[in-house]
Amino acid sequence: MKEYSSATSYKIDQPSVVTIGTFDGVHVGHKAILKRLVDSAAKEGMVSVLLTFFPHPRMVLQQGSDIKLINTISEKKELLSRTGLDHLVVHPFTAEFSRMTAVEYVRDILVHALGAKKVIIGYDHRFGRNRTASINDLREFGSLYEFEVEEISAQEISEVTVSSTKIRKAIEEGDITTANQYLGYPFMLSGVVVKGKRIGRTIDYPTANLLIKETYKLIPGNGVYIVFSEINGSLVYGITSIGTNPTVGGKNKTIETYFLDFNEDLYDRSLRIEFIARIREEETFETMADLKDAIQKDETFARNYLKNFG
Ligand SMILES: Cc1cc2nc3c(=O)[nH]c(=O)nc-3n(C[C@H](O)[C@H](O)[C@H](O)COP(=O)(O)O)c2cc1C
Ligand SMILES: Nc1ncnc2c1ncn2[C@@H]1O[C@H](COP(=O)(O)OP(=O)(O)O)[C@@H](O)[C@H]1O
Repeated sequence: MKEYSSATSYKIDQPSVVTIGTFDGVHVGHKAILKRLVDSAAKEGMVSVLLTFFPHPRMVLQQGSDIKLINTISEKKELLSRTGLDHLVVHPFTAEFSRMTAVEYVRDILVHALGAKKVIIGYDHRFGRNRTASINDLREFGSLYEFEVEEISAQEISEVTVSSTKIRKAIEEGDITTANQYLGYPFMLSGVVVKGKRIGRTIDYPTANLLIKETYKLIPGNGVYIVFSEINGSLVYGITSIGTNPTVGGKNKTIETYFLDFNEDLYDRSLRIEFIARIREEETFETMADLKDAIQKDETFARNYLKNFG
């Protein structure tokens, strides 16, 4: 899969099948649509193109919008690269871009820049300034500019929407099992390991504190989870605490992972943790000894879980 940072930097002079959308989560429902795109392109001897926008239109159009997404843009790129898609165009969504009329958008972006000969699109897709144009308008533009429009049914769109809603809700509630089932892969957090309060090591549970720079990334609800990471090419399991660490008087939400059977400096390293299951809620303990006992129990729980399901 090749990536382009705007429609104008896409310079492939070949007829294409194009799909447009956010595809947040790249979940099972999205994959069915992407398979259709890729299969259709292969059948017609064309290239497959996904046109997506970044930042998310709502981040740009609704000032102060607190939209949270299942994937960061780089996670999405990686997930999409596994689908067989030929070209991913991440077009910058700006206030100026949002003011393009429907005809300008279709002519300049879809037809001239991307070479669309076929557009596969949801029955309810809307586009152009103030989202005034519909799939019927797109069909009319199609006869003018010689591309075909293939509609994704209401049922398929509703499956996609239901999945996205369920995944978001499940992640917020810490229900990783449900989220992973709809995603078709383990939910992940990616960031850099930063210094914390250095308390972890004093109770023999050093924790790598993950800083996620993308403030729009959806973070699972507070609690303790079983996770895994790839560190130096090896699979390492861990237990992650997400929360404010009330026992040590913390205020900010942190994401801290103790890796099992591991002892290495991780500061400043890029790290991705992938979620397997939830163990428990975050609690406030009376003493550090009680906290340490609880973490020991979490560790035992995780080791048993991994022995049975790993
Ligand atoms: C598996 C695990 C479970 C944890 N559970 C809780 C908890 O329930 N309540 C809490 O206040 N802190 C909990 N903590 C967080 C500790 O308070 C925190 O890791 C410790 O303060 C170390 O912080 P530091 O990395 O800044 O040194 C947990 C940490 C781990 C690794
Ligand atoms: N098994 C391990 N799991 C997590 N971090 C570890 C482990 N072993 C060593 N470390 C290192 O210890 C650091 C965490 O120690 P800790 O005392 O919790 O300090 P901090 O408060 O700065 O996170 C990690 O960032 C990592 O560099």
